[in-house]
Amino acid sequence: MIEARGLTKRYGDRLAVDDLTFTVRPGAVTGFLGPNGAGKSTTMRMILGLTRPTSGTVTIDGRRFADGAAPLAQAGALLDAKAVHPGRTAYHHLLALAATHGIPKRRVLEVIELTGLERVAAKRVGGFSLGMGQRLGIAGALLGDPRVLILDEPVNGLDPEGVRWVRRLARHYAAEGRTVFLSSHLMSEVAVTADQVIVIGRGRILADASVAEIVGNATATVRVRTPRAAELMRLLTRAGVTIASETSDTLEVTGIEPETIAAAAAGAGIVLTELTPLASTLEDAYMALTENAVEYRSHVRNGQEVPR
Ligand SMILES: Nc1ncnc2c1ncn2[C@@H]1O[C@H](COP(=O)(O)OP(=O)(O)OP(=O)(O)O)[C@@H](O)[C@H]1O
Repeated sequence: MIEARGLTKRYGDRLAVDDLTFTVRPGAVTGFLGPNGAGKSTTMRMILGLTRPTSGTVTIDGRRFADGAAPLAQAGALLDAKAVHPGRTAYHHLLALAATHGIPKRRVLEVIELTGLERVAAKRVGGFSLGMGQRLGIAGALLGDPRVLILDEPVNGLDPEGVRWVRRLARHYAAEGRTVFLSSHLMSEVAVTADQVIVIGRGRILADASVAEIVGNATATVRVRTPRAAELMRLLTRAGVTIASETSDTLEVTGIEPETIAAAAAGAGIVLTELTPLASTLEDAYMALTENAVEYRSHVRNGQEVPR
């Protein structure tokens, strides 16, 4: 479990991370989303004790990461896949990492196999493709068989097979009851990999909820077709409701449930020829949430709207 309380990082006059309070629970994959510069990497670095918070605290399984006796068993992390000595082979890189943590050589061979690096383990890391570098970074994260896995953009540079592999790995570790926290720019990927999602924008939490809740909160658009569209539009117009009209007989209504639209139409004797809730994707929800990361209007936290 990762617990951040009032976590804040200021660089000069720039507030990179602004009073984040969240919990990443074990037994689930939690996606960490946000536009470029939102503060994801800074947050992950603070979780791992690599960046000192200006204020606030963050713990992994109840302890600050730096205080742990066996850090690689407490948490494994992929932060910057390129932070590896280019002249070393993958095997020697992992062996050196293992040696500094009292991890046996047998485990190095295990993670090489787990991450599909057998063929390139004896090659120098400097010649690695981005994807191979990512696999090596993940191998390093897995070395201590950690309870908590923190992966910053793990699918970056991976081919479709690699993307699927990361997804299976994340799901597998969560199913074992471990905590998996991964950041991504790929909403579609997070939608199929994560159970929970934390969205940040300009250092602040915009949403902290399950994937279903986040998507559900954005699925308020319903397509309505009726020969009396203008009349229905007048009936439905009220505060909090947005109605767009593409053609003279079609409305796209946001902010009212389909049942309410049907009841209003029936009450006025208006025949509907179509009433379709439009499926929303996490991508839509994310775009809506981050549209204005500064003057966002509401947060979603565990399905509830909460004030700023
Ligand atoms: N060492 C630093 N010194 C000064 N500013 C920094 C430093 N590290 C990060 N920042 C700034 O803090 C903000 C958050 O950056 P961060 O890298 O955490 O965002 P991110 O969400 O990970 O972005 P990306 O998706 O682009 O990697 C940015 O404005 C960035 O320029």
